[in-house]
Amino acid sequence: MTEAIPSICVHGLGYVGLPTAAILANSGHEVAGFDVDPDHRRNLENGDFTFEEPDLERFVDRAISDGLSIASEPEPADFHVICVPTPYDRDLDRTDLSSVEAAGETVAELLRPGDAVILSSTVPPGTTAGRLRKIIERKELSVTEDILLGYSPETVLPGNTLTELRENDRLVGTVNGRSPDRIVALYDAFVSGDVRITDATTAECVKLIQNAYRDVNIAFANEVAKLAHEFGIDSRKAIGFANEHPRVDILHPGPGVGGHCIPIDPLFLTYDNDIPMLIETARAVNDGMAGFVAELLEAALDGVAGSTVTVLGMAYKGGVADTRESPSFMLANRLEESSVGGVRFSDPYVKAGSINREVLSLSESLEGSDAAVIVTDHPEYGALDPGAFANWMDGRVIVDARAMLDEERWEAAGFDVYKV
Ligand SMILES: NC(=O)c1ccc[n+]([C@@H]2O[C@H](COP(=O)([O-])OP(=O)(O)OC[C@H]3O[C@@H](n4cnc5c(N)ncnc54)[C@H](O)[C@@H]3O)[C@@H](O)[C@H]2O)c1
Ligand SMILES: CC(=O)N[C@@H]1[C@@H](OP(=O)(O)OP(=O)(O)OC[C@H]2O[C@@H](n3ccc(=O)[nH]c3=O)[C@H](O)[C@@H]2O)O[C@H](CO)[C@@H](O)[C@@H]1O
Repeated sequence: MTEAIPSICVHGLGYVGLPTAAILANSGHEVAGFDVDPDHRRNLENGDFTFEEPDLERFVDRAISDGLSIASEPEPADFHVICVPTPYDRDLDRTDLSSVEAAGETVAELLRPGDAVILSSTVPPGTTAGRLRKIIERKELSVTEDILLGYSPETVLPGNTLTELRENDRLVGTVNGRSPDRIVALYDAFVSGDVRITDATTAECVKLIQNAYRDVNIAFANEVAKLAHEFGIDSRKAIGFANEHPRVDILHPGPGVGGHCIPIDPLFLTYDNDIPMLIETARAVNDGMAGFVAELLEAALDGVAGSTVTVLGMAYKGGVADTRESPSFMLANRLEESSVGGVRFSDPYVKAGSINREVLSLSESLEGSDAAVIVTDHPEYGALDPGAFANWMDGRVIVDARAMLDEERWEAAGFDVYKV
């Protein structure tokens, strides 16, 4: 007897849910993708979408012709996978779980005995076993007997989503000691890494400590950069020598930490704590880097009031078009507080209209500018030409927050180069 192919309903078709739904469909499952946003659903249905993520457009196209349906209503299914947003509410100082709760309410209405629910959104530890379980059990079905409830974090790196979706190890945690075998089998269909098992709260915590770990390590590199500035030495050279030690591996300093996850997720761990925490200090160090870059600029220009500054890069990191929580805007805000004359932006990846700031070409952004700051480590910036900059710019100040430039070459062309 051949086993029936399980049906899956994915709730939330964003950066995480859409590739997840697509890869499940491409691996032979019958998948309904539901998103509460009707415009987003319509765009997906009409094939009217552009993703900045490499290959995702083609991949989703193929999934739609292979069995991924964009559902106008959520559907009953053997598996419900929840990939909805979990932003941090800075006013209330806690994670906003309203979308997880709303998706949970929807799923609870559809559940039949024997179904499984997997939360994949990043959440504070205890959410699956606590709030989500309560919602799921409202309709008289029990997580001990009837419904398999689990948590599986998503760890894909933006810019490399499709590869990491397949190749990263995956962690699956269940509630109430239930066997995760059915959930493991679902992921085994497309994951080439190991699928590891634990309880739901541990799995939630693992996701958060991975990102907090990276944040703390980047903060250490940023602290080294500030110390190196005090000592009048080159932080990158010092870090390079330090990393020759077999047990030292310091990351790269920069203008701060951006993106959808690393500046946010550590807060999910610390918000309820009164004791001083390294994780909070690291957040403050990384958020302070935009101020450090602004101070370099102020010192170089003898005050930024009235000056025109060009910010090179709007994306939060090199090689992507994602501008969420980008240090570029933290820097611009900081300069605006110091009465800068104007801040202009350019980025080879970010499309005009995709963001509520003007995106200029490189030459437009530099024309008549007093100073330029490299904020994003786009690979293209390593090949910038000082001769062209000298023609476009009025001033000769470059702050290279990502150490992209050949300092000697730029200094020979008459520029003052300041590095983080
Ligand atoms: N973006 C990443 O790289 C990444 C990586 C790992 C984990 N995460 C986590 O994954 C979760 C989703 O993040 P994302 O980047 O995909 O968010 P996103 O904003 O790109 O997409 C979320 C989608 O969910 C939809 N939605 C909201 N409420 C819904 C509901 N009740 N039912 C159905 N759809 C609903 C929204 O309309 C939106 O299209 C978050 O918890 C995030 O922290 C994100
Ligand atoms: C633990 C981990 O790896 N998690 C990843 C992370 O993805 P990400 O794209 O946000 O991660 P990064 O590439 O680290 O970038 C973050 C920011 O830090 C800056 N940076 C980086 C290195 C450095 O040495 N110096 C720096 O200054 C960089 O420029 C950028 O602004 O979160 C995703 C969602 O949870 C995860 O899924 C994904 O696995």
